[in-house]
Amino acid sequence: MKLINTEIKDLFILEPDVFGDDRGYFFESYNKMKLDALIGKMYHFVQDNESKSSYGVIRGLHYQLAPFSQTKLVRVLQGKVYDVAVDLRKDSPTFGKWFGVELSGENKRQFIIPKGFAHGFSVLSETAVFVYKCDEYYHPETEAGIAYNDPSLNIDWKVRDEDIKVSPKDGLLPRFEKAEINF
Ligand SMILES: Cc1cn([C@H]2C[C@H](O)[C@@H](COP(=O)(O)OP(=O)(O)O[C@H]3O[C@H](C)C(=O)[C@H](O)[C@H]3O)O2)c(=O)[nH]c1=O
Repeated sequence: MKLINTEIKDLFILEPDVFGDDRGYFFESYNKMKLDALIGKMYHFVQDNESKSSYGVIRGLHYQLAPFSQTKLVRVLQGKVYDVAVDLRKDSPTFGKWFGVELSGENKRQFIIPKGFAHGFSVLSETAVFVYKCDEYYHPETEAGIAYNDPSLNIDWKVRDEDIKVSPKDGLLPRFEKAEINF
């Protein structure tokens, strides 16, 4: 597995070793020992999630507040998404900066998003099945978020505006300047 640094400290892309043959392919989608050694941290993932969305859907920008903030290890089983993390760490030199990466069933790339980031993705294919590990359980009482279209973030979701679909809940998320930030 290869670790790819991004322009934001502690935000990494992972490229697994894929073994292809005339039957198809095999790869280790998660190996605790290898991941912990590669990043130099001990992760304790406790919950796996899966969602399926159609083209133009944006889920996010979401995060859980302390004491249940989550690290997420995300990937796409089928289809293609543009996955975005926003740095909400108040002491970070990249506070308020976002980074996006294309994740797909084809590239099999994974994205590890530490606590202190808001997370979301847009669907670029007809449908996309998105799966991810979290190192804290779901605690809806600590759920928080930021409007996907906040002009101060100016995120390019790679989807035509007229095609964007969000949940009613996400349509009501606050702007970045009003977001509750406590990790
Ligand atoms: C997140 C979550 C949700 N739910 C229930 C609550 C709702 O009844 C239903 C759909 O939840 P929601 O609309 O919040 O799902 P997403 O919009 O995909 O939320 C996720 O979207 C972005 C991409 C994230 O990074 C977060 O992991 C998460 O917030 O699943 C659960 O039962 N457990 C959970 O862990």
